[in-house]
Amino acid sequence: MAPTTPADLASIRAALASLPGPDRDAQVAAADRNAQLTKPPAALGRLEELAQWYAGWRGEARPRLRAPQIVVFAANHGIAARGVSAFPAEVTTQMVANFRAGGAAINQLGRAFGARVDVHELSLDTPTADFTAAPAMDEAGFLAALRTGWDAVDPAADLLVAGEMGIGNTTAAAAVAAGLFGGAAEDWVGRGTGVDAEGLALKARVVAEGLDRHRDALPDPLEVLRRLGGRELAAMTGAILAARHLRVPVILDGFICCAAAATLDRAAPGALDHCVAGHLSAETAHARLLDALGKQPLLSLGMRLGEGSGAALAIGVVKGALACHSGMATFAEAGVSGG
Ligand SMILES: Cc1cc2ncn([C@H]3O[C@H](COP(=O)(O)O)[C@@H](O)[C@H]3O)c2cc1C
Ligand SMILES: O=C(O)c1cccnc1
Repeated sequence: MAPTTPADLASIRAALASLPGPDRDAQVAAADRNAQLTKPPAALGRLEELAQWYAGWRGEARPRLRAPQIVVFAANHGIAARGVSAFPAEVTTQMVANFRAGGAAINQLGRAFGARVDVHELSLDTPTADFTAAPAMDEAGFLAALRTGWDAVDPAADLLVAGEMGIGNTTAAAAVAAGLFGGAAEDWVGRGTGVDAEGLALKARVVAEGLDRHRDALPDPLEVLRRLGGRELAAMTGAILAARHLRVPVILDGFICCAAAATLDRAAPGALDHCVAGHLSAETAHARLLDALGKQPLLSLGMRLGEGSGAALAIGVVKGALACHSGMATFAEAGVSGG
């Protein structure tokens, strides 16, 4: 049965305190099967651990991927008015229309890998507050965004990608990452859509101001997300937490998705055990963030788009891993001599 949508922030915290683990029997059975497949031991490299990880979360020794889901959340940011992006804020709404018309990169990748793409817009006409002046969201708005994300996950999905669109959100993600993991603002900002050196310095100043303003709240990861994040980040966080309760494995996307996910890891260590890192973004701080999360990216293609695009490509890798794991013959079945 699908877990009920958290009614309040206390229920979100309760959901974090009661995380289900993987099915150990399925994991053992999958490892046993992996050892019998017609290949030299470990010859499929990371595909082998990927298949066993997936088997554990799905509770099936020989799983197939049938219903991958991509959810894209869109929102606007108060800090966009500070000039932290190379693009104007109206691009967020324009790109939502593009997603709906099927014209964005994520639409093509979803189609290429057989995943449905769902788009959720979060109060686009009302940007969050500028976090250098106030918390980005009040508690009600934060909860609403978390719940939108939670409800967006189809309980019948068997793999989830959470993506985003929100001009200015690499700055919000940098502020969240800095708030969660510490370090200087400069360590966490990057070029985003392509700001110049001056833009990069401005981003660092904005993040530093935000950290200063909300310093007292930084010990609480959910408060970091509420005060410094954005609605699409909170929605991704809610979706990734719901996926855990539904035992739907998740492929994490780039810097913004990982900053949202990191909130869960900081609030409850191990909260991202049902997630793999789909790719390494060219947004420079993504490597630092993946390191902090202890995740190795599956792909590294110089992408810095967001929308869930890097993770969507990695659906192909998971599909390949499961096709081999569940479809290959064993040595005994194929009559192949073992080493
Ligand atoms: C046309 C276009 C399509 C996009 N798709 C994703 N993003 C990405 O860029 C934004 C973050 O970068 P920044 O913090 O510099 O604004 C997000 O909306 C992100 O998803 C896009 C950006 C643009 C311009
Ligand atoms: O890594 C990302 O997710 C990213 C990087 C730049 C712009 N938008 C997204």
